[in-house]
Amino acid sequence: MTLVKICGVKDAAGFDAAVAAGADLIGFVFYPPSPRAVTAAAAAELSGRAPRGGEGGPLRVGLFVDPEDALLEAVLAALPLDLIQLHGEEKPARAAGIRARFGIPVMKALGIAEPADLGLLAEYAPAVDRFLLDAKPPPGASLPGGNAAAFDWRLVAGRPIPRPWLLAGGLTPDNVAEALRHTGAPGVDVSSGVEKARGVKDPARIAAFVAAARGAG
Ligand SMILES: O=C(O)c1ccccc1N[C@@H]1O[C@H](COP(=O)(O)O)[C@@H](O)[C@H]1O
Repeated sequence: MTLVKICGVKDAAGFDAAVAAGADLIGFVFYPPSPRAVTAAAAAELSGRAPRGGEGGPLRVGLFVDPEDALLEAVLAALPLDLIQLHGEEKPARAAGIRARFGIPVMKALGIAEPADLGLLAEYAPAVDRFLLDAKPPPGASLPGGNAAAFDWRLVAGRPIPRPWLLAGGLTPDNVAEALRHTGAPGVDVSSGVEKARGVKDPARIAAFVAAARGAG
Protein backbone atom coordinates (compact mmCIF):
# COMPACT_ATOMS: atom_id res chain seq x y z
CA MET A 1 0.00 0.00 0.00
CA THR A 2 1.22 3.50 -0.82
CA LEU A 3 2.60 5.35 2.20
CA VAL A 4 1.18 8.84 2.64
CA LYS A 5 2.86 11.64 4.58
CA ILE A 6 1.07 14.88 5.38
CA CYS A 7 3.71 17.48 6.16
CA GLY A 8 3.62 20.85 7.83
CA VAL A 9 0.78 20.19 10.24
CA LYS A 10 0.56 22.92 12.85
CA ASP A 11 -2.97 22.97 14.21
CA ALA A 12 -5.48 20.53 15.65
CA ALA A 13 -7.78 20.64 12.62
CA GLY A 14 -4.95 19.64 10.30
CA PHE A 15 -3.59 17.00 12.65
CA ASP A 16 -6.99 15.42 13.29
CA ALA A 17 -7.79 15.44 9.57
CA ALA A 18 -4.53 13.66 8.74
CA VAL A 19 -5.17 11.04 11.42
CA ALA A 20 -8.79 10.55 10.39
CA ALA A 21 -7.81 10.18 6.74
CA GLY A 22 -5.35 7.44 7.68
CA ALA A 23 -2.07 9.19 6.90
CA ASP A 24 0.90 6.93 7.64
CA LEU A 25 3.24 9.78 8.57
CA ILE A 26 2.66 13.29 9.88
CA GLY A 27 5.41 15.87 9.56
CA PHE A 28 6.17 18.73 11.93
CA VAL A 29 8.37 21.51 10.55
CA PHE A 30 11.10 22.66 12.94
CA TYR A 31 12.43 25.37 10.66
CA PRO A 32 11.47 28.84 11.89
CA PRO A 33 11.42 30.61 8.48
CA SER A 34 8.65 28.29 7.27
CA PRO A 35 5.01 29.40 7.54
CA ARG A 36 4.44 25.84 8.76
CA ALA A 37 6.94 25.97 11.61
CA VAL A 38 5.88 24.73 15.03
CA THR A 39 7.56 24.81 18.39
CA ALA A 40 8.50 21.54 20.02
CA ALA A 41 5.87 22.17 22.70
CA ALA A 42 3.13 22.77 20.14
CA ALA A 43 4.09 19.66 18.18
CA ALA A 44 4.10 17.60 21.37
CA GLU A 45 0.63 18.82 22.25
CA LEU A 46 -0.69 18.01 18.78
CA SER A 47 1.02 14.64 18.80
CA GLY A 48 -0.76 13.74 22.03
CA ARG A 49 -4.09 13.81 20.18
CA ALA A 50 -3.51 10.39 18.57
CA PRO A 51 -1.83 7.08 19.38
CA ARG A 52 1.87 6.93 18.67
CA GLY A 53 3.40 5.43 15.57
CA GLY A 54 3.56 1.66 16.03
CA GLU A 55 0.60 1.84 18.42
CA GLY A 56 -2.01 2.44 15.75
CA GLY A 57 -1.20 6.07 15.03
CA PRO A 58 0.84 7.73 12.28
CA LEU A 59 4.60 7.96 12.48
CA ARG A 60 5.76 11.37 13.71
CA VAL A 61 8.34 12.97 11.47
CA GLY A 62 10.45 15.97 12.44
CA LEU A 63 11.54 18.10 9.48
CA PHE A 64 14.82 19.94 10.01
CA VAL A 65 17.04 22.07 7.79
CA ASP A 66 20.75 21.81 8.64
CA PRO A 67 19.94 21.41 12.35
CA GLU A 68 22.39 21.86 15.18
CA ASP A 69 22.43 19.04 17.71
CA ALA A 70 20.97 21.43 20.30
CA LEU A 71 17.78 21.84 18.27
CA LEU A 72 17.41 18.10 17.77
CA GLU A 73 17.96 17.56 21.51
CA ALA A 74 15.37 20.18 22.45
CA VAL A 75 12.74 18.76 20.09
CA LEU A 76 13.37 15.17 21.14
CA ALA A 77 13.12 16.11 24.80
CA ALA A 78 9.58 17.32 24.14
CA LEU A 79 8.39 14.85 21.54
CA PRO A 80 9.43 11.33 20.54
CA LEU A 81 10.02 11.23 16.79
CA ASP A 82 9.87 8.14 14.60
CA LEU A 83 11.82 9.69 11.74
CA ILE A 84 14.11 12.69 11.26
CA GLN A 85 13.74 14.38 7.86
CA LEU A 86 16.80 16.34 6.78
CA HIS A 87 15.84 18.92 4.16
CA GLY A 88 18.96 21.06 4.01
CA GLU A 89 22.50 20.68 2.75
CA GLU A 90 23.44 17.94 5.22
CA LYS A 91 26.25 15.76 3.87
CA PRO A 92 26.18 11.96 4.24
CA ALA A 93 28.54 12.07 7.24
CA ARG A 94 26.27 14.52 9.06
CA ALA A 95 23.19 12.40 8.31
CA ALA A 96 25.00 9.32 9.61
CA GLY A 97 26.13 11.23 12.69
CA ILE A 98 22.59 12.32 13.52
CA ARG A 99 21.28 8.79 13.06
CA ALA A 100 24.00 7.36 15.31
CA ARG A 101 23.76 10.02 18.00
CA PHE A 102 19.99 10.10 18.34
CA GLY A 103 19.19 6.49 17.36
CA ILE A 104 16.32 7.53 15.11
CA PRO A 105 15.93 6.64 11.42
CA VAL A 106 16.83 9.44 9.03
CA MET A 107 15.14 10.42 5.76
CA LYS A 108 17.26 12.63 3.49
CA ALA A 109 15.50 14.97 1.09
CA LEU A 110 17.20 15.40 -2.27
CA GLY A 111 16.24 17.92 -4.93
CA ILE A 112 15.91 16.35 -8.36
CA ALA A 113 16.20 18.42 -11.52
CA GLU A 114 18.41 16.37 -13.85
CA PRO A 115 19.67 12.78 -14.14
CA ALA A 116 22.98 13.63 -12.43
CA ASP A 117 21.10 14.44 -9.22
CA LEU A 118 20.27 10.76 -8.86
CA GLY A 119 23.99 10.07 -8.49
CA LEU A 120 23.74 11.37 -4.93
CA LEU A 121 21.54 8.44 -3.96
CA ALA A 122 24.47 6.03 -3.84
CA GLU A 123 26.50 8.47 -1.74
CA TYR A 124 23.77 8.91 0.85
CA ALA A 125 22.38 5.36 0.90
CA PRO A 126 24.74 3.98 3.59
CA ALA A 127 23.98 6.97 5.84
CA VAL A 128 20.20 7.12 5.71
CA ASP A 129 17.11 4.93 6.03
CA ARG A 130 14.84 6.61 3.51
CA PHE A 131 14.88 9.18 0.75
CA LEU A 132 12.45 11.95 -0.06
CA LEU A 133 12.77 13.03 -3.68
CA ASP A 134 11.56 16.59 -4.12
CA ALA A 135 11.87 19.43 -6.62
CA LYS A 136 14.72 21.87 -6.20
CA PRO A 137 13.51 25.24 -4.91
CA PRO A 138 12.42 27.48 -7.80
CA PRO A 139 14.49 30.66 -8.38
CA GLY A 140 13.72 33.22 -5.71
CA ALA A 141 12.12 30.73 -3.32
CA SER A 142 12.89 31.44 0.30
CA LEU A 143 12.40 27.86 1.50
CA PRO A 144 14.36 24.73 0.55
CA GLY A 145 11.06 22.82 0.24
CA GLY A 146 7.33 23.28 0.58
CA ASN A 147 7.18 25.41 -2.56
CA ALA A 148 4.42 23.58 -4.47
CA ALA A 149 6.97 22.88 -7.22
CA ALA A 150 7.04 19.55 -9.03
CA PHE A 151 10.00 18.00 -10.85
CA ASP A 152 9.97 15.97 -14.02
CA TRP A 153 8.68 12.60 -12.80
CA ARG A 154 10.26 10.86 -15.82
CA LEU A 155 13.62 11.30 -14.06
CA VAL A 156 12.69 8.72 -11.42
CA ALA A 157 10.19 6.54 -13.29
CA GLY A 158 11.41 2.96 -13.19
CA ARG A 159 14.77 3.92 -11.65
CA PRO A 160 16.13 1.76 -8.82
CA ILE A 161 16.20 3.87 -5.63
CA PRO A 162 18.47 2.27 -3.04
CA ARG A 163 16.22 2.92 -0.01
CA PRO A 164 12.48 3.16 0.61
CA TRP A 165 11.41 6.57 -0.68
CA LEU A 166 8.68 9.15 -0.87
CA LEU A 167 7.85 11.31 -3.87
CA ALA A 168 7.29 14.99 -3.03
CA GLY A 169 6.96 18.36 -4.71
CA GLY A 170 3.84 19.97 -6.04
CA LEU A 171 1.57 17.03 -5.32
CA THR A 172 -2.16 17.68 -4.96
CA PRO A 173 -5.35 15.63 -4.67
CA ASP A 174 -5.70 16.10 -8.43
CA ASN A 175 -2.29 14.89 -9.58
CA VAL A 176 -1.15 12.38 -6.95
CA ALA A 177 -2.71 9.36 -8.69
CA GLU A 178 -1.01 10.29 -11.96
CA ALA A 179 2.28 10.86 -10.12
CA LEU A 180 2.08 7.40 -8.57
CA ARG A 181 1.23 5.73 -11.86
CA HIS A 182 4.07 7.55 -13.58
CA THR A 183 6.80 6.96 -11.02
CA GLY A 184 5.79 3.80 -9.18
CA ALA A 185 6.78 5.59 -5.97
CA PRO A 186 6.15 3.56 -2.81
CA GLY A 187 5.00 6.68 -0.98
CA VAL A 188 4.10 10.34 -1.32
CA ASP A 189 4.57 13.48 0.75
CA VAL A 190 2.54 16.67 0.48
CA SER A 191 2.37 20.08 2.10
CA SER A 192 1.17 22.98 -0.09
CA GLY A 193 -1.27 20.83 -2.05
CA VAL A 194 -3.44 20.20 1.01
CA GLU A 195 -3.61 23.82 2.16
CA LYS A 196 -6.33 26.47 1.83
CA ALA A 197 -3.80 29.27 2.36
CA ARG A 198 -0.03 29.18 2.67
CA GLY A 199 0.74 27.34 5.87
CA VAL A 200 -2.91 26.55 6.70
CA LYS A 201 -3.99 22.96 6.16
CA ASP A 202 -7.41 22.20 4.65
CA PRO A 203 -9.04 19.10 6.21
CA ALA A 204 -11.09 18.43 3.07
CA ARG A 205 -8.00 18.51 0.83
CA ILE A 206 -6.13 16.24 3.25
CA ALA A 207 -8.95 13.68 3.04
CA ALA A 208 -9.08 13.99 -0.75
CA PHE A 209 -5.31 13.59 -1.07
CA VAL A 210 -5.14 10.45 1.05
CA ALA A 211 -8.13 8.94 -0.76
CA ALA A 212 -6.61 9.69 -4.17
CA ALA A 213 -3.24 8.22 -3.19
CA ARG A 214 -4.85 5.11 -1.76
CA GLY A 215 -7.06 4.72 -4.81
CA ALA A 216 -4.00 4.77 -7.03
CA GLY A 217 -2.14 2.01 -5.29
O1 LIG B 1 6.91 22.72 4.06
C1 LIG B 1 7.81 23.51 4.39
O2 LIG B 1 7.55 24.62 4.86
C2 LIG B 1 9.24 23.11 4.22
C3 LIG B 1 10.23 23.98 4.69
C4 LIG B 1 11.55 23.65 4.55
C5 LIG B 1 11.92 22.46 3.95
C6 LIG B 1 10.96 21.59 3.48
C7 LIG B 1 9.62 21.89 3.59
N1 LIG B 1 8.63 21.04 3.11
C8 LIG B 1 8.87 19.77 2.48
O3 LIG B 1 8.76 19.91 1.06
C9 LIG B 1 7.89 18.92 0.56
C10 LIG B 1 7.22 19.37 -0.71
O4 LIG B 1 6.35 20.44 -0.42
P1 LIG B 1 5.11 20.83 -1.36
O5 LIG B 1 4.10 19.73 -1.22
O6 LIG B 1 5.64 20.95 -2.74
O7 LIG B 1 4.62 22.11 -0.80
C11 LIG B 1 6.91 18.72 1.70
O8 LIG B 1 6.17 17.58 1.59
C12 LIG B 1 7.83 18.75 2.88
O9 LIG B 1 8.43 17.50 3.12
